[in-house]
Amino acid sequence: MAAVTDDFAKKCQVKQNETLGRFVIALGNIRAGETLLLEEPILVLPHAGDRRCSKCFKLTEEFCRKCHLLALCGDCSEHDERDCKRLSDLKLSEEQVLLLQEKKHSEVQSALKCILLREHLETQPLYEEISQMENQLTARRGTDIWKNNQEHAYNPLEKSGVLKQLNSEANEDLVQGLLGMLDVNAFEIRAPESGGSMRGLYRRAGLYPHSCMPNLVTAIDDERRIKVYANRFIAAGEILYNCYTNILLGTDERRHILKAGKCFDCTCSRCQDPTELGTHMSSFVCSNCACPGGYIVRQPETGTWQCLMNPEHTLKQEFVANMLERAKEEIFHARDDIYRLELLLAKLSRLLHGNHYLMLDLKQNIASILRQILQNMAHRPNKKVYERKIRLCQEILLVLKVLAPGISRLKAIALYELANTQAELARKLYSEQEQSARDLLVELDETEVMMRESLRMLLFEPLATPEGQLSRNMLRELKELKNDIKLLQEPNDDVVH
Ligand SMILES: C[S@@+](CC[C@H](N)C(=O)[O-])C[C@H]1O[C@@H](n2cnc3c(N)ncnc32)[C@H](O)[C@@H]1O
Repeated sequence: MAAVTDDFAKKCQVKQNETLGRFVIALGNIRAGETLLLEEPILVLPHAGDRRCSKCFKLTEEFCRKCHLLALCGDCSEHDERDCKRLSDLKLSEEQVLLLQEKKHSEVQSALKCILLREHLETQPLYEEISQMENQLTARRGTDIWKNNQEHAYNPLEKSGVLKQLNSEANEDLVQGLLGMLDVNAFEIRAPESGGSMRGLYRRAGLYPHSCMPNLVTAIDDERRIKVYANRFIAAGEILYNCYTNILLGTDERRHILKAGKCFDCTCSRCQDPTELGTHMSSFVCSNCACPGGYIVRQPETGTWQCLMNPEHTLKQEFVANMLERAKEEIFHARDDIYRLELLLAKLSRLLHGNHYLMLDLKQNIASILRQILQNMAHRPNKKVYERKIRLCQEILLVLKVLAPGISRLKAIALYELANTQAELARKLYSEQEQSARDLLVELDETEVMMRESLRMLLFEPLATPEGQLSRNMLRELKELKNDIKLLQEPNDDVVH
């Protein structure tokens, strides 16, 4: 059963208006880092197209041998007893079972799990709550996703007779509404296999509206518990915003994801600003302008791509779309190949602003390959490798400082990467006698400041997350760093005095 901390009731108030539907405001002032909500999921479900064990959530093609309808892997012997009994009591024929078990009808599982909440006294209040969640039924009607859900969830449930057996009043809108509610409200959570993901539905966490400049951070731990905390000071009465997309995407991409998945147009300050708060994350270089600042941006009111220096210099939307598509394809093909990625970065820098989201994507890819090279001492990386990674981390951080001015996981990790690489380089140069003890001390002092700043942000993350673990490792690294600094200070004091 979903457990909710009292914090939500004490610190948040649910309101409603025409634009946002239900939303949440701060009841009183909230400190940066303060927890607003800790809750367990009501439901954990696979993404559409996947089938996962109802007990351990591993991918599986097997079903429970008793109820025959809910997935259960070979390693698990039972799932929710009440659901199993309710479905077993339907006494389904082999034909009904085979239809509902078809691989392509994977969304049957998610729809059934929502419908089953209504079947037990203890979970009926949860069913009432999920029925009130936004499902965007009108906006989704007739869309491809609607047709897909019709074919792979509603039709098999209806044709098999199971839908009416469970709820005589159930119809197309009920099934579509439940699946829409999941798309609009569920959070992406880590799946048991490395790199995999699935969906978690929470009672309260989905109530926070979206902004591309949020004042909240959400973190989901290995137990799938969600923690929501403030990323900055929030004054009483302010709307509490979560971010439903990746902040390192350009405005068109973020808005497209929000429109397609959550059916609304974001009107936040970043979406309204063609320069994206001066970061230029979607800007093109104006080839007609020799002057610096000759960047072509998309004007939100007209949708036209115009140069900031000379509005007569424009790009056609079709050219922009094609160019970005081609660049994405090239990035995809260059993945894991650092030379191709570097070449592509140089080539695209003639067309795109250095902070364009595709350039940042390339920079992140390159930095991640450099991290692997630096971790493997057998590669004997030279000074240039360290310097390149430092430069890339600095460039990424500059953008993150604007987009996520408060507590931010992404910023903390980029800062850690920068600090770590800078310290490693300083140590290498010192051991190769290219740098004095005094220079090493200056570098390590600077590294300590960055590490502390990164740690201050990561300590708000739940322990049972990769970031929470990183913060614990950082505590150890910081201790070692302080020891090194202390050791260096002793002989240095002699030199100084
Ligand atoms: C996860 S739900 C949030 C809770 C929802 N408002 C409710 O009443 O249940 C997401 C939905 O809230 C609305 N919403 C959230 N943020 C919004 C925003 N910035 N602008 C407009 N609508 C927003 C949209 O209808 C969206 O589909």
